[in-house]
Amino acid sequence: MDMPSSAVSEIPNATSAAIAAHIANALRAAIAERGQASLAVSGGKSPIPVFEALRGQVLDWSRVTVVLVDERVVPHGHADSNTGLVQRHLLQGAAAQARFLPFFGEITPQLTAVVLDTLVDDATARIDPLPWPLDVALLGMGEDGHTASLFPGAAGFARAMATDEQLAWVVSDTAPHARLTFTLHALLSARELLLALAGEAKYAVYRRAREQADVALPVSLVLNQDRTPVSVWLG
Ligand SMILES: O=C(O)[C@H](O)[C@@H](O)[C@H](O)[C@H](O)COP(=O)(O)O
Repeated sequence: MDMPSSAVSEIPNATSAAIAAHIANALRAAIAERGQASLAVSGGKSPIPVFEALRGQVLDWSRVTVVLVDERVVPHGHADSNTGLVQRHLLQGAAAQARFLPFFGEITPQLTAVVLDTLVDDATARIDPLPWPLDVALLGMGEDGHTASLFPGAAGFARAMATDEQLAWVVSDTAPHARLTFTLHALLSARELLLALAGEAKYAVYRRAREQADVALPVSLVLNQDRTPVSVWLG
């Protein structure tokens, strides 16, 4: 199946070690060129072996800023927190020297929808001062074609896909937790995107998403664009 030309390159039989090595090289290059590097990462299960391979990479972690592309609206100590995931699996050993900017500060379990909007301001206040564009962003994909927390049809989704005036938005009716996510605009403003996925179900969705941009498959808007180089690592 010939795919439309775009900024996408595919790496078949990808290993977590290979993904981690690629990210580390990009961070080293950014540090060499600009004296600092920034990395945005996803949550979920797939990135865990990549985080564990990446933290062992030799680079000047004190010059690296790590942020999340999305977060579940739960306290950082909650099992579903992406902040906790990154702290447990990536920010260990030498990588603990990296500057980590959680998506938002500590929150109480009594968070309400009214407060959610203030989290967007909190997230933007933390992330916007970053030296944009981010150097590298590691994305995953769900079997519904979502990436980051851009969930088709969820409240806040349309705005997160359309806006170019801010970086983060609330996708508030995703179960079991509300979420905050980078907007599509923020994702595409990275210098380089890596999309890592594995399994037949995800391959099938990925192939469909490569065919054309379709907002019902948010990952397709990452794949069918010629603004940001995307490497797809097929595990
Ligand atoms: O916070 C999250 O859950 C991620 O940012 C999300 O976009 C993830 O990448 C996909 O849901 C795939 O998750 P798995 O890697 O667990 O399949």
